[in-house]
Amino acid sequence: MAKLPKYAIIVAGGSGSRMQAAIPKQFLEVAGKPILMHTIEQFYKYNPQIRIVVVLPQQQLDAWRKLCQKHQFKLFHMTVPGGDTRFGSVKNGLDTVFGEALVAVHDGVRPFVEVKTIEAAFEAAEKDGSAVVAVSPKDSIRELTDDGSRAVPRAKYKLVQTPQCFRASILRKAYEQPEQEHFTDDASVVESIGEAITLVEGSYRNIKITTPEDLILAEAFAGSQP
Ligand SMILES: Nc1ccn([C@@H]2O[C@H](COP(=O)(O)OP(=O)(O)OP(=O)(O)O)[C@@H](O)[C@H]2O)c(=O)n1
Ligand SMILES: C[C@](O)(CO)[C@H](O)COP(=O)(O)O
Repeated sequence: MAKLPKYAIIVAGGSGSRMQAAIPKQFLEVAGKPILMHTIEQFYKYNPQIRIVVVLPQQQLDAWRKLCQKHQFKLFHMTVPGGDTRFGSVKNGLDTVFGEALVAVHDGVRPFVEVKTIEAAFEAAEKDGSAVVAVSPKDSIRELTDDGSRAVPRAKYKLVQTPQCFRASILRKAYEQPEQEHFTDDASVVESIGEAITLVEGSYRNIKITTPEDLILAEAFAGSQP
């Protein structure tokens, strides 16, 4: 059977409100380069032929073009304006995918994703139709209840990361439905149309840069080998 084309939809359409920086967090520099450039580089390292679609806030498209000039960033990618939510941004990215394909959706602010993780996700999605990267929690977990909280068995939980990889036909069908409040990632959207989710082992380095202290971790990771 012919190999399906591979896409990476890198969602970077958010404003980074929790980071409280003057510019969107995906443009902040780590090791002298915008976070988003590190992320794009990882997908190129995985496969230089992959079709990369970067979703950005409409009002930041020009700023990104200027950053690419400033940093002489030449890796080819398509840019698409984002939506009001991550769901809307993924949907816009998905509009650029034609026919059957394997599509990885990845947060632009997860620059330390390892090539072997991307590889494992695409391989599992090719076989099962879906592949979602996750790690085991290291802390104990408590569930909030009406009268306080209670311990839950940690071994029953996984912390979900990206990439989240799917056959394009599955992802398209899932994203045709209206957005719901509990959709926090692509797996929750795909699962809601009755599709099974295959989990793939992730990495503790694959952090989502969200709040200011994550930048300290990011500089440390950037200066060390996995
Ligand atoms: N409308 C949106 C919202 C989020 N994202 C992207 O989804 C990823 C994960 O979202 P999050 O970390 O929440 O980013 P922000 O929405 O930018 O941050 P915050 O919630 O703190 O405002 C990020 O790469 C972000 O740019 C997006 O593409 N479009
Ligand atoms: C997609 C995600 O990164 C998986 O862990 C996460 O759900 C994004 O959440 P956010 O609230 O949009 O940062």
